[in-house]
Amino acid sequence: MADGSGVDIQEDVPVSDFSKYLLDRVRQLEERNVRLKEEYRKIELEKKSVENKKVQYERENRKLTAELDRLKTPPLLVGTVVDVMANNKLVIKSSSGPKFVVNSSQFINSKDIFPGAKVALNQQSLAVIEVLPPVKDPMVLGMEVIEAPNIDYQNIGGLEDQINEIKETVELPLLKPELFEKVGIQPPKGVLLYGPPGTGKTLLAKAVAHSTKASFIRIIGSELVQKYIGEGARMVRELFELAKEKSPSIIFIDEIDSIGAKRLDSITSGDREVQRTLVQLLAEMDGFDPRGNVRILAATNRPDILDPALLRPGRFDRIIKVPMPNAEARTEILKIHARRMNLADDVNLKKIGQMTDDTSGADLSAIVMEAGMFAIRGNRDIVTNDDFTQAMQKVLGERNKNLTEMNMTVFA
Ligand SMILES: Nc1ncnc2c1ncn2[C@@H]1O[C@H](COP(=O)(O)OP(=O)(O)OP(=O)(O)O)[C@@H](O)[C@H]1O
Repeated sequence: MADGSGVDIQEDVPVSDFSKYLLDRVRQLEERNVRLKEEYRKIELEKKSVENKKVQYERENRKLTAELDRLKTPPLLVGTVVDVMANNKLVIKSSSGPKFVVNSSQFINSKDIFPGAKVALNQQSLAVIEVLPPVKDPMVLGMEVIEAPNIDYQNIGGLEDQINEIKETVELPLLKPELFEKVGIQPPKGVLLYGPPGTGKTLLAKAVAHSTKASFIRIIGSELVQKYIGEGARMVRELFELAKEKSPSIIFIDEIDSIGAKRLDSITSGDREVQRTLVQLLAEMDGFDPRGNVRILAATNRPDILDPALLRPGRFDRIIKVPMPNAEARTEILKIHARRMNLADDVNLKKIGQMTDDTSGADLSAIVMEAGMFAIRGNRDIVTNDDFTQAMQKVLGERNKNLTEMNMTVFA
């Protein structure tokens, strides 16, 4: 007879065998219990997996429905915010030209709306539906971005004092911010490098980016206002955003005098554009945390024409002079650029360094390169003193037209 558990009950068994029978029966029931538990566990697992799938399909369904709705909506117009007014009202410049006062959706975060922001507008009401992401392609923005450039301090001739100052003002706050915290001082916000063209200002900025493993982001002041007319302020904003995204990073604003010259009263539209760009730069610097991991460097050949607002504390408050190299530095620069060259015995870089008064690092580097070219033209892999003499004449031109005579004296 069956008892519903799947186990047969044996009747008419002798009493002596009864306990054995009961033990067997208990064992059978225990085994069955284990099997049922295992089945229960499997079914529970299956249930969970089905529930997960259900959630997944529901999510997919929501996504597809939203995508369908999005595709069904009419296209939006692109505009630029010109001014932000009260009560969610904005002045917008549409891409076709005219300006409009429009409403903005209450779901848009007011922080995302500022003059210059690109927005999508409803075709009929021109209400702002969404804020478009900023264009962050550095190429589009005309920025040079190098992740940890491969220039180190060893590539810089002379400039020991400048390197030390850069280490203290730019490198230390990036590598050991806690030092400033402990002492209770703010690191300088911005560092301005000034000096004649080709003296190594960009090299210094690249070298500090290298030593801190930071991204190097370079933007050229004159391009900001000439190449991207009307976009200067937006570019400055996006430069700082990009720097935050790529942090640790070094922002290097070359030719800052193009946007940071003293503000004059003459107001042409070009001046206004430059002023807007400068105002944006000042605003970015003011809102910038000097203890963060973005450092700002700028360079100019004309510190005398800079707007004093730029040099106020909390802006470019550390100024480093990068002078023309002296004879010793010139020799070092020549050695750096000629270190992979096969030099003939008659080449004396120290003497070349001494005779190239008033010559920048860039010109010295060009002299070395030209000397190499003269050797190549002469079908040689050894660079001679004569190659250097010709290279100096070529690079330094008229200024040193009597170099050959001097050379005869110096190398005699
Ligand atoms: N001190 C230096 N040591 C080694 N090379 C140098 C030095 N100064 C300049 N050079 C050489 O000159 C080139 C140009 O230098 P760099 O771009 O740093 O000058 P800069 O001061 O930024 O010039 P600019 O004001 O024109 O932007 C460098 O790539 C390097 O080859």
